[in-house]
Amino acid sequence: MDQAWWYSLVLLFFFLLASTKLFLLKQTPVNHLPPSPFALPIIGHLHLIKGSLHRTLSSLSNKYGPVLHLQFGFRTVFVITSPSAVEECFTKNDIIFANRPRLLSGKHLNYDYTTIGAASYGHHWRNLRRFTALQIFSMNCLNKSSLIRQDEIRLLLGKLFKDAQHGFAKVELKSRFSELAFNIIIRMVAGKRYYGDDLEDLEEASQFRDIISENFELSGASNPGDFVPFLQWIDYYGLERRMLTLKAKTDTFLQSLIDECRCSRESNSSCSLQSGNSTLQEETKTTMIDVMLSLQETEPENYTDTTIKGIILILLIAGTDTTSVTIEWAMSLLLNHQEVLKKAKAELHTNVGHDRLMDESDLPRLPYLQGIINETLRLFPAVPLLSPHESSDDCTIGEFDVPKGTVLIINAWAIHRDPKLWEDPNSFKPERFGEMGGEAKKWLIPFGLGRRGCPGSGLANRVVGLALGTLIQCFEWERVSEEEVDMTEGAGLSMPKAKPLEAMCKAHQAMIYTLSGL
Ligand code: HEM
Repeated sequence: MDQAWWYSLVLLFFFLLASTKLFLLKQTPVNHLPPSPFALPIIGHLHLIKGSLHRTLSSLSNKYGPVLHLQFGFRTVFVITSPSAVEECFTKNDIIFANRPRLLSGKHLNYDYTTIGAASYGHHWRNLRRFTALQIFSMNCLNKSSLIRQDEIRLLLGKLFKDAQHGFAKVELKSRFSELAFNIIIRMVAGKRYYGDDLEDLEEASQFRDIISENFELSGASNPGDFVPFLQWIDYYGLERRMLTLKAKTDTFLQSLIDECRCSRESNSSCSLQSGNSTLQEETKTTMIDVMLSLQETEPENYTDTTIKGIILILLIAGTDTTSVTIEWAMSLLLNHQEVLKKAKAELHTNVGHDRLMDESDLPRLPYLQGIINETLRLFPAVPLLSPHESSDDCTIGEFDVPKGTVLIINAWAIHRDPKLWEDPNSFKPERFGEMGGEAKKWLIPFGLGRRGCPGSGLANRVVGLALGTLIQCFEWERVSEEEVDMTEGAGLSMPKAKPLEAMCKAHQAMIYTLSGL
């Protein structure tokens, strides 16, 4: 029998299986499932997904209801756009929904589901969260690592100043923000810089950049085998083969970072730090790998090399593009709203002045700037559907039954633009956060909710705040033409702009003295 026959037979088998499952679901009275569009055998509703997922799901929710049931192949999916349902998911059902669905990328690109982002709720995940809360994201640790961020910002400002010291110059911003975000994380983790013109030819840096960009590509690729298992068995798109190759390359590279640090520790000094600024304080020289290797000495079972590699990887994947696209969206919004840019400049002028660069400790005195960040995250959340959760048991949401193993998708993008929650929801109005006080932020959920919410939100706020604040303080900004900046969303793991941002930039007269000293 030739191959085509085999495929037809397997297809027929699954067709019968899926039809029986759908038939039985309809017959079982205990299942009171949310409304659902007509489903096709085997693929369920996958054929409805065209173009942007958050927009498609938002249209389906508008048609069928704020708690929507979809079938993505064999996976039962609930899509939530109702605030009361979201509240229920992350209060009474928070532990039940604290698992992640097991996708192929979690197996091959997340150390067999053991990274903090892919692990199921349980002892190992709690331990990782405890470690990151205490050793990376605590106020004390963030204050210590602030010098790294300040140094990277100075490098960015210095480069822009070179182009724009004598008058308006056209600058491409996407790649600069991306370099900033990656260098910050990899310096905090390993004390290295891998991005920037000066590092283009460095073999180690270019190897790292290739590995990371492929990790982004494959983690974001939709894999039909995650929903229709027999496609996984035949690896129809060759995705699994690529993941396995990448897994080996990534592991070798991350292991070399650990070994290098271990070697330096053994020769009694901490891991070397490449710095753009030689005056960087001694205290920032302890990298996260250093900290994890010390913990390995006392708790070897909790801090194996694999665990350490998983932490490095997830920080790089979860904490870089999310931050840089947010800065890019915010700058795009400011270029289209010069009146907001003017107000932000005035706030910086009053609270920081022109004699020094703004730093992270100024952020609490800049509420309007915070309003701009909040409003950017509301309109363009970098992770519009949060990360999918999965139920570990049967439960209910409102009147609906949720079977164990249901994938939960929260459409934060739709909630952020719901006219019942936000006045004039599609407009960019940073002042709404001042006027509405704390109440305004209740349904601002770009970092997710509950125990699986983003642990890096504090760090992200600092990086975005520092970058935006200093860019506004130091430069005049204009669009490259009369036309508004194109705000179309592109495709990617974190919601990017379809067109990379370019702008006209000129050093602010009052900041020239400070900028020339960078
Ligand atoms: C603007 C920037 C960022 C946004 C919008 C963002 C958003 C999110 C969202 C929506 C989730 C999933 C929450 C859920 O499942 O309900 C998440 C998880 C996560 N984020 Fe962020 N994030 C940002 C920056 C960062 C940074 C800077 C780091 C660290 C360096 C980070 C580390 C993580 C990790 C480790 C997780 C997985 C948590 C878990 O599964 O337990 N994120 N983030």
